[in-house]
Amino acid sequence: MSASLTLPAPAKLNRMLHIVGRRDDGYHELQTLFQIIDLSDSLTLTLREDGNIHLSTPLDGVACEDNLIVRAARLLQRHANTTQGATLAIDKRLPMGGGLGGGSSNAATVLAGLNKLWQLGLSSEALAKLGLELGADVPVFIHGHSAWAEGVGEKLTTVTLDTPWFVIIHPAVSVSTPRVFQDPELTRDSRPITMARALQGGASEWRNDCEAVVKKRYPQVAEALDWLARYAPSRLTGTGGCLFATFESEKAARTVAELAGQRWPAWAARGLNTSPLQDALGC
Ligand SMILES: C[C@@](CO)(OP(=O)(O)O)[C@H](O)COP(=O)(O)OP(=O)(O)OC[C@H]1O[C@@H](n2ccc(N)nc2=O)[C@H](O)[C@@H]1O
Ligand SMILES: Nc1ncnc2c1ncn2[C@@H]1O[C@H](COP(=O)(O)OP(=O)(O)O)[C@@H](O)[C@H]1O
Repeated sequence: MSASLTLPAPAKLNRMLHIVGRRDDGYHELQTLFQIIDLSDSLTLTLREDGNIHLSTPLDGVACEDNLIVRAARLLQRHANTTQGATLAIDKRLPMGGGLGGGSSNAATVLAGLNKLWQLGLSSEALAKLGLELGADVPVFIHGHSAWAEGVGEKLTTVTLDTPWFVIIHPAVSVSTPRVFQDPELTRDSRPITMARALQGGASEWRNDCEAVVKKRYPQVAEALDWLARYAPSRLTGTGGCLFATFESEKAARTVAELAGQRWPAWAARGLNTSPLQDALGC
């Protein structure tokens, strides 16, 4: 076993997202199609014998103790009751708080990577359950495949989706997930549909129930969405503020990403059905 692992932490898109209810604890019940894309942070995990968890690359604006990378490592260390430690380093490329799930993906990569480095032998199910304590999106990154998700996003069924090219824009605004979920005008009563129905309908029928309130409260998101929709069908991912448009060809996606890049941070990325994390771990 090598004493160091370098692993990807990919982003996700919510190809559609319906809010079908609210639980007693205030969390919202969702129906969503998650797709992982080939845009990733990169994490290097190095074994330490002294038991410390050390983050060698702090992120601007996130205290080390709050960083999901550190929290995931400490949670696993406690759960497995191990005295092993790790130095954690991240090459951060994904925008933070944009609905691409970067923080949750970082946490999932740390859980899966340290499970291997520390030779703990925990199952994916155990890691996903642990990860849910850190964020609603962690389980899908452990699962590592396109998925239909229900509950708060933790009840996952593997699906195979089309794998188009996407243009992703991050409007220059930070959208607060709690604020979106607290909004009195948020649609919370979409009629539940079956997974088969969601897949049959296809992209032309997909929508995101958060989009209307996010557009209303954050005019910068509305402006970027109107701009992007001139080129291809476009939608909000998660609670935003990132937006994505769907293209059949890489060339068209790269052309529009370059144009968008003159105004906002923007990327061209391909939709995947299996996560590069699973490929890297050899699962
Ligand atoms: C709705 C999604 C869809 O992917 O949005 P994005 O975060 O990706 O934009 C996610 O499930 C979000 O997951 P995550 O960002 O990890 O949310 P958490 O930290 O667990 O929750 C932040 C806050 O949002 C609210 N929240 C979150 C998820 C949910 N299903 N219902 C909620 O009401 C709660 O108030 C919670 O305190
Ligand atoms: N390693 C991390 N990467 C990104 N964000 C992190 C991390 N650790 C903590 N956070 C916090 O979590 C918030 C949500 O991050 P992220 O998962 O990237 O966005 P979203 O949930 O909108 O997809 C950030 O705004 C940041 O304050």
